[in-house]
Parts: sequence; C-alpha cells; structure tokens
Amino acid sequence: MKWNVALLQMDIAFGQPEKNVEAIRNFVNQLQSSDERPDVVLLPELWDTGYDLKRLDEIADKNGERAKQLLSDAAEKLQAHVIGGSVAENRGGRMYNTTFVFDRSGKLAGSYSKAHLFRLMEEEKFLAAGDRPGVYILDGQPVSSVICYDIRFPEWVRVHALQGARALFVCAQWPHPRLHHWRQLLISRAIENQMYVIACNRVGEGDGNTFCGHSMVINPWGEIIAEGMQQEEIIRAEIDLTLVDEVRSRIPVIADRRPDLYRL
Ligand SMILES: O=C(O)CCC(=O)C(=O)O
Repeated sequence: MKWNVALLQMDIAFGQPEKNVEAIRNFVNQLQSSDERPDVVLLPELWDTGYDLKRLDEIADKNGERAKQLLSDAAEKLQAHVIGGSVAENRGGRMYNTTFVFDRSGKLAGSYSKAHLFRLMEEEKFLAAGDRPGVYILDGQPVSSVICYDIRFPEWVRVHALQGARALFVCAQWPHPRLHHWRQLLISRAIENQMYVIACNRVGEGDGNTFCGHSMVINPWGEIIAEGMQQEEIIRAEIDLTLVDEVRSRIPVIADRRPDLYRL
C-alpha cells in the first residue's frame, strides 16, 4: 500500500479560530487544485486556538463540532484521509487537546486526546489528559497518532506499535531551542518501532515561543525522506507501507521483546 502524504506546516493565529479555519480552507483548496492529490493529509497541534489556553472557556470547540465539520468536508473534497492535527475540545465543560481522524469518505475514523500534558506550557492547569491510544484503520491499514510531548514517552508509542500500527502520525507545536530533540526523538520512535513516522509541526511565533517547523517523514529504517524548513509550506512524500513488513522481518524487534524483564 502506497500513500502520498501531505503535511500542512502552517502558522497559527493566537486565539483566533475563525482565522485559522480560513487558513486550513485555503490549504485544502491549494491541494485540490494541484496535480498531485494526497492520500493522507496531516495538520499541526492546536491549529484552531494556538496556545491561548487562558481563554479556552470562550474559544474551545464544543465537542469538536467546528473541527469535525471542516475536516470531514476536507476529507470528502480531497478523497483523502485527514489526520486532523489537534484542536481545543470542550467536552462536557472539560478541555482536551484532541485529534479527529476522517477517512476518504469524510467519515470519522476515530479520535485521540493528548495523554501527556506539557508542564512547561502549563497544559496541566487548563487541559484534561486523554487515556486511550489513538489507533485507526485507514484503507485497511492500522495507523496511529500522538500529540507533541507524547513523543518523549517511548513506552506510549510502543503501545500503539503493539496494537499493530504501521505508521505514527504526530502533530505538534514544538518550539526552539529544542529542534534537535524533535528530530532525534522522531527518528528514534521510527527506528525502535520499525514504523513510518509522519510529523507535522507549526511555524511562527506565539506566547513567547518561536516554533521550529522541520516537519518530517521518516521511514521504518529511520531515514528522513522529507523534511520542511522553518516557513509555511506543504511537505509531501510517498510512503510504502510494505517497507514496514520488510524491516520488521529483517530485524524482528517486536517478536524479540522480553516483557518479562521490563517490569519495575
Ligand atoms: O517536549 C517538548 O520539548 C515540547 C512539547 C510541546 O511543546 C508540547 O507538547 O506542546
């Protein structure tokens, strides 16, 4: 199974969901009018509100309805799977950082809420943590997603791999001065789980941070097959999921695990 993936590496207007919705619509129109149609589109983290966490009561998306409408329409229009980055979701008065995934027909394939809250940006003061892995079936293929800080937890990404995921989609708002962490962590998650890692970061400034871009597509051998710069752009790559089987059969890391040794 080969997929063309497109990563929307964009700037995000702080606390202005309407403006950001408009920006996504423009990207979707751009993809629709291009010769090369994507099979999978990935967006960055909190593309609706940015990190305006103090105003979530006012601006968070009630049950994700605004995002679901936009992402489902985009999936149907492009006939592509949309891994919808993440949005600030107001679920029954509690706020979550949530990814919604839509398949090519525009149908909701699943959702995931960020499990590890990032204290450096005080997320734990404003957000509730998710507690379930994000695994979805797209074109019959199990794939998964996590959000930003989640990539620092190899045991969490491993849970997704053990549930059969063959590709990990990551959405982020990853700032300087930790670009080297971003690149190394993503490469490591790809090598150790022998899966594709497709990661979309934002660019621009917000709340005292400069976001570093460098969205990446990494194959299951740990090779970078596409990488963005620090500017708004669509990053594209072709991924071939049969390479996952090839790498996993060459070095059977998952089969060779010794979980009996790993209990603390
Ligand atoms: O782990 C990091 O260094 C960045 C994480 C982050 O910015 C986030 O989770 O939003």
